[in-house]
Amino acid sequence: MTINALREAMQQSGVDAMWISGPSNVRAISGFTHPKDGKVLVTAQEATLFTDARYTVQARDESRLPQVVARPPETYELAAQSVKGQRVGFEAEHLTVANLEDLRKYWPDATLVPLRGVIEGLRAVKSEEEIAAVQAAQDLADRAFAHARPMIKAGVREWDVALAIEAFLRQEGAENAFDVIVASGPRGAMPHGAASMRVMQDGELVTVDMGARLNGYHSDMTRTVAIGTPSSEMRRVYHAVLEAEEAAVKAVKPGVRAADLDQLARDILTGHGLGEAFAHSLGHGVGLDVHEVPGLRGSSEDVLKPGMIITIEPGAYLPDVGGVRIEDLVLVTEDGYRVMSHSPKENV
Ligand SMILES: CSCC[C@H](N)C(=O)N1CCC[C@H]1C(=O)O
Repeated sequence: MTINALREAMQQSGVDAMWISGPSNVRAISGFTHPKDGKVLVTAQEATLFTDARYTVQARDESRLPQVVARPPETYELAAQSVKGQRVGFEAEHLTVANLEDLRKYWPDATLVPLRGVIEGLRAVKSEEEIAAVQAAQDLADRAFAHARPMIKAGVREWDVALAIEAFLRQEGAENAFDVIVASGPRGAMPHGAASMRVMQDGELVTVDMGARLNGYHSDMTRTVAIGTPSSEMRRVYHAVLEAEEAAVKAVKPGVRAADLDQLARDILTGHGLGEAFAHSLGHGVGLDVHEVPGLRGSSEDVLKPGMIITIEPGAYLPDVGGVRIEDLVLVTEDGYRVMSHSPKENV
């Protein structure tokens, strides 16, 4: 994302300047890798990173923007001159009420305008470098999954599988993109069933949803695997989810509406009597955050564009019985798609 693209978006949003406080947005625009302690002010003439003295060297070494080193309220006082008489957009989703009160107090001559999703929209299409960064995170996640897969057997705790994945990622200089989900047997009915101390049993399906965070970029992938032979009902559910997943992946191309892709997968599951069991959206963008634009859900207005990285992750959840989710990470290309996740899908 370039500053020029942001200035164009600012113009379209009717502001002269923008105060950026969302950590991933600060990182995207500045390159600074401790963005929780950074803010960026972009005006028509300047773009400046504000951080404090703990990061003087780090900001100098990492940021492509000029820096001002200060702590609030001095930060606001130093920026006040640049925003005088300006319409200044702020990120409504990322600014606390207390911070907004501070801006009002220290920038009495600015008009503050709440904005939503301006930078997130620009971040949805990734550069070649960003695509390579997400691919590196996914390649590492594939290796971590292969390392942990043999541990998924009767008598082992979900927790130990998650631990093996996390240790593998950390050995390689990465970390979990989110708490590893290992949901076995009836816990499979919980889409966000983070690993528990439950001991996995023969005949169960186990859903593992995991990602790596490497150099700030995330990956996201889910596999559901079997221990022994699951019930014929759960195998039926598995193959229905697999059918929906593969069909949705094949339909990925520029110009497709995210909502239509969600509907396509939902229709297939509904045909198998599992429409109600698909309790979440089909997927989401992935990059500096695990969940980004575009949103692949019924209410989404997003349209797929080349350079977007999305997940396709239909699932079916049967309370007290179990669940299945299968997820691939997919790049939207000029003429279709490229699957970025390569862990095998098992024939349960
Ligand atoms: C806590 S991050 C979860 C990552 C996962 N792959 C994911 O995005 N989802 C699992 C259930 C649906 C979807 C979600 O919307 O959270």
